[in-house]
Amino acid sequence: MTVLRHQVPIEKYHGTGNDFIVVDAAESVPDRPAFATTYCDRETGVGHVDSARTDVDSARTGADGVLFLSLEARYSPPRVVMTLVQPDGSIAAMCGNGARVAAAWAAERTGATELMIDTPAGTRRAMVEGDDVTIEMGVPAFAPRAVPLSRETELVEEDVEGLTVTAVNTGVPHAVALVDDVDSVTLGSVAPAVRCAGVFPEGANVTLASRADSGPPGTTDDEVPRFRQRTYERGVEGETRSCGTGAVAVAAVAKRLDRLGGHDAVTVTPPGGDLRITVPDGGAATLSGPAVREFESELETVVRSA
Ligand SMILES: N[C@H](CCC[C@H](N)C(=O)O)C(=O)O
Repeated sequence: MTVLRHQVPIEKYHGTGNDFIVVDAAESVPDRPAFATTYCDRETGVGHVDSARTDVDSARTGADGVLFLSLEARYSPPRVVMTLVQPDGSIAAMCGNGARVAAAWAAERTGATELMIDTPAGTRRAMVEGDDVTIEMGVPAFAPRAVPLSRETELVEEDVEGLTVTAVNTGVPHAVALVDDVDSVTLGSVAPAVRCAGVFPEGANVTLASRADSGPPGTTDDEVPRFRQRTYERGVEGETRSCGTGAVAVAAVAKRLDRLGGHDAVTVTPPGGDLRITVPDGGAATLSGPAVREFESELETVVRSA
């Protein structure tokens, strides 16, 4: 058995605190799950190398996942094939913040401001304006087969393991609970049972939301409804500072439950910062927010040959 060790160039990005190790898919990483589990670890994973950056989201060890990206610049607009490997080694069908990071990564390499992101959940158009990236997120789906659910009826405002949730797929499954105050819930305690509940055969991310503005929105544009968000993520098996598909899920469920006062635009604020969502009637949702490149580095990977 020959063991070859080699260094893999990586970049670290985050989207409102949802942080990712980015690897060009052309690099040889034979064991992607092991690579993700090793370097996403919050205690012993990839360290921050840019001590000059002191904002909380650029100085964190580890990551919420590894984005393996393949740029296909010959197309117009350029395309990026995105694969998210999460800290538990699972591959996620979609990642809203990850797709925004993928678009920023490709824009950096091509100068393009419009990109197509190919994900297992489908192709998503992205528009890049400086640090701000908007991604189309498809039409939120409540149908049992789409979430998916292990039953034939939709799950709307029902108790699941002690939490009243609504189930929606925004690229990945989310169980959304509208609560009075997201900080009043001990998410780490209540979420695991919901995440693994039998009604979710593929599991679910668990997202809390509470109104952040005073009372019902007014009729003027400057009173876009605002919600605070917290998400316990499947595949991370813990709370992240931001979740893009979760923010879209909050907007979709709030609209379904008629909590938007007729608005189609919503500001959703996870701990990592503001995300801007639109949920037009019957149309594709959009997710907008910053995508920040933190640093570049190299990480060792091991290639074993017989
Ligand atoms: N943990 C999610 C995938 C990542 C979603 C999140 N990071 C986002 O920005 O959408 C899942 O396994 O369904």
